[in-house]
Amino acid sequence: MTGAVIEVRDLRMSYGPKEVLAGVDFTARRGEVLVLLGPNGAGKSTTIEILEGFRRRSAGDVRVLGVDPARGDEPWRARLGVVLQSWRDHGKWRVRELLRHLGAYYAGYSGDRERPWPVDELLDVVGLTESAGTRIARLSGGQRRRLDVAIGIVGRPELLFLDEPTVGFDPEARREFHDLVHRLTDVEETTVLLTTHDLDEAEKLADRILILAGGRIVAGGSADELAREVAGETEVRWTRDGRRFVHSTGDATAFVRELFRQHDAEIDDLEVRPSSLEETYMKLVREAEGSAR
Ligand SMILES: Nc1ncnc2c1ncn2[C@@H]1O[C@H](COP(=O)(O)OP(=O)(O)OP(=O)(O)O)[C@@H](O)[C@H]1O
Repeated sequence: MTGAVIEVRDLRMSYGPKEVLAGVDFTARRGEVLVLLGPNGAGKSTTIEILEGFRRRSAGDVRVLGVDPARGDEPWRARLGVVLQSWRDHGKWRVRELLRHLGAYYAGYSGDRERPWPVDELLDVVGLTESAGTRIARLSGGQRRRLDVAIGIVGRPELLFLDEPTVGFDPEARREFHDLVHRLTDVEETTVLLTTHDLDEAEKLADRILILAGGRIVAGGSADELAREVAGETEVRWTRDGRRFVHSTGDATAFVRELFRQHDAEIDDLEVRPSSLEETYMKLVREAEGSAR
């Protein structure tokens, strides 16, 4: 294996007779943001739980920070951060107290980065400075989710797992969260694996998007690469005589050449864009689900 942060080869998982993962392969490099997309029940949480060491796989080779998660020890676990889908505990604790308490767990595991994250700095990073003294039960949904993220990163993880992190965020909180992820990867060189159902979020955050469907990763790459891989139609938009036109074509170059041959100087506001991530995603998932049947 190559020293990547995550390496997954032929990962398989069955619950009883039901096979959920049927040979999943992917890797993640240091500082990369990978977004795992897939329909409900595709096995995203199962995959993440196996990588976190919370669930035993049926078969396949998995290394996370060079270690088989099924045998991960405490020093290994201290290098990971986990943000679960939702978390409803410790209502009576105050925000700063809880982070200080949980952070103490990491104190013996500094390694090449100092652990834990100093609490006041962490509160600032996640935008909770003003709520530091608030009881957790009193936080709004968005603040609560920021606290979940703070709990996930208090140990300054090398690898962070985020399962649907922005559910319930308003647009501003979402943008701040995206800035935070960029800061973690740029400044801390944290590798991030996250799941979401929000394609716009996937497009904004991901260095690479992995699409899990029919038990396998059916495509991986940036949003543009995925669109090219699917060889979808390209959308060409333009205006002529003040009127707006849209045309979908498999060969945009030939179409635009012909457009200019016919109308040349009358063409204005020309835009050529590959199919959207949503169109690409829907097509890949439909194909995978069709062939899995
Ligand atoms: N402990 C379990 N026992 C039996 N079946 C399970 C168990 N956990 C998950 N499954 C099944 O495995 C499949 C994959 O579930 P998983 O939660 O991994 O999917 P997901 O892609 O994360 O879905 P979602 O987008 O809805 O969160 C589902 O059909 C689910 O019902």
